[in-house]
Amino acid sequence: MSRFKRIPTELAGLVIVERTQIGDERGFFSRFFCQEELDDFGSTGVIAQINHTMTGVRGVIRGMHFQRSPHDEAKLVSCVVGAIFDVAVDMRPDSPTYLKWHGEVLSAENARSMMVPGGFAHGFQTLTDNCELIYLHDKPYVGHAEGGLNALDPRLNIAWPIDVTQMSERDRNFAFI
Ligand SMILES: Cc1cn([C@H]2C[C@H](O)[C@@H](COP(=O)(O)OP(=O)(O)O[C@H]3O[C@H](C)C(=O)[C@H](O)[C@H]3O)O2)c(=O)[nH]c1=O
Repeated sequence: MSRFKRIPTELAGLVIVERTQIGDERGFFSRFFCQEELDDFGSTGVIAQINHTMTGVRGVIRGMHFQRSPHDEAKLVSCVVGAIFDVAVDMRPDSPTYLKWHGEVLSAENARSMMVPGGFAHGFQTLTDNCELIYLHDKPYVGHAEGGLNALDPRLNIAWPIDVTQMSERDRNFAFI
């Protein structure tokens, strides 16, 4: 029995992964990651780094971040507490969906993750207070290779679902395209 349901999106390579929860009277058991089943996880297929973030307030935007090649990592993004509107922007210059974005609600309740390949910028808006995210990366963090798009750039026209409450100074200062 597959422990994951894969839901393709309109951006080639960007996939939603829904975890199967095996429930009983105590609660549920779910497999969070499986190299065998998610064998196309990024170019390297391995987990190089796992990150955990907490964002306290509803309406916060983090992103849109990416790492430049050759550090352009794939990341499996999961919201394990609360709910977020998760967004990836296609930055592959030859892609027919270049600069197009896909948004998806990820939550502890819907057990959905977003598999973001290299070549995409990623960000999210919190829909609840106290959102916690777990990221699985197939390449390590390389600070000097980091770049960003402005989450409020009219060229991207991302339809953030609620009023923005907070952004880091760095995120606010990313240049428009
Ligand atoms: C990404 C990263 C950051 N850091 C350090 C750098 C800063 O001193 C501190 C906070 O970093 P930042 O403000 O970039 O954190 P976020 O805004 O949550 O960034 C993340 O959020 C967006 C939505 C993402 O998709 C990326 O996973 C990541 O860029 O952690 C590390 O030490 N390791 C890391 O892998």
